[in-house]
Amino acid sequence: MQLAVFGGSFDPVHIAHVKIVEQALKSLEIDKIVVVPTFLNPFKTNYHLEPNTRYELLKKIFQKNKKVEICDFEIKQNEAVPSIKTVNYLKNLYKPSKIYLIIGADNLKSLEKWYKFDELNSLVEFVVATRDGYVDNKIDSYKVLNIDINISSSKLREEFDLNFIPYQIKDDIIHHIKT
Ligand SMILES: Nc1ncnc2c1ncn2[C@@H]1O[C@H](COP(=O)(O)OP(=O)(O)OP(=O)(O)O)[C@@H](O)[C@H]1O
Ligand SMILES: O=C(O)c1ccc[n+]([C@@H]2O[C@H](COP(=O)([O-])O)[C@@H](O)[C@H]2O)c1
Repeated sequence: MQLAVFGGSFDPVHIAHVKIVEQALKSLEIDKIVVVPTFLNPFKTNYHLEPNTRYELLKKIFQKNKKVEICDFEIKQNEAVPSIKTVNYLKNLYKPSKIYLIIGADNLKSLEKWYKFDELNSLVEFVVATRDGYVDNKIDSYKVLNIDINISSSKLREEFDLNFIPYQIKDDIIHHIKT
């Protein structure tokens, strides 16, 4: 089987994340996409929504799609988890013949600084989602998902706009903002 892995902070999850999953299912020959919310990105120092909340919101969005699995491996570690650890865990679990690892174009500039990058690079094929404001010539050497939605979780935390929140979780997000 062929697998795609899409890790992220999803703090909160927004419509560009959903489009990435949809595009991956359309354009990569995969049997399953595993979405992995971080406990904490190894390059970040804090999060906003609790890890379990971010996990539950993802589950609510994708619950009807049998090809999408939300994985709680990283949030259960209670610490920042490098992607290679997650990839190895999923490799053992599914024994896929191929693993795509999806990242946004903003991650290209620091990709080689990821933990054990060379080893990770030998285990997966990176796929890059295009992102407004992040032009990088390196993108030409990757499979690309065209996303083109100008939104980020940090912008959403600063200027809350429900238009960028997936419809399945609008009420939950309103609730989390009020509490
Ligand atoms: N609008 C977007 N277009 C393309 N890729 C995106 C977009 N938003 C997020 N991604 C990618 O999806 C993955 C998960 O993103 P993440 O949860 O960090 O959201 P974010 O919007 O980048 O958050 P933040 O603003 O806090 O960095 C990352 O690889 C990121 O590059
Ligand atoms: O493995 C690493 O060293 C590493 C360093 C930085 C980021 N990552 C992963 O990149 C993914 C995207 O992170 P983020 O915070 O931009 O959504 C997420 O799965 C992180 O764990 C992984």
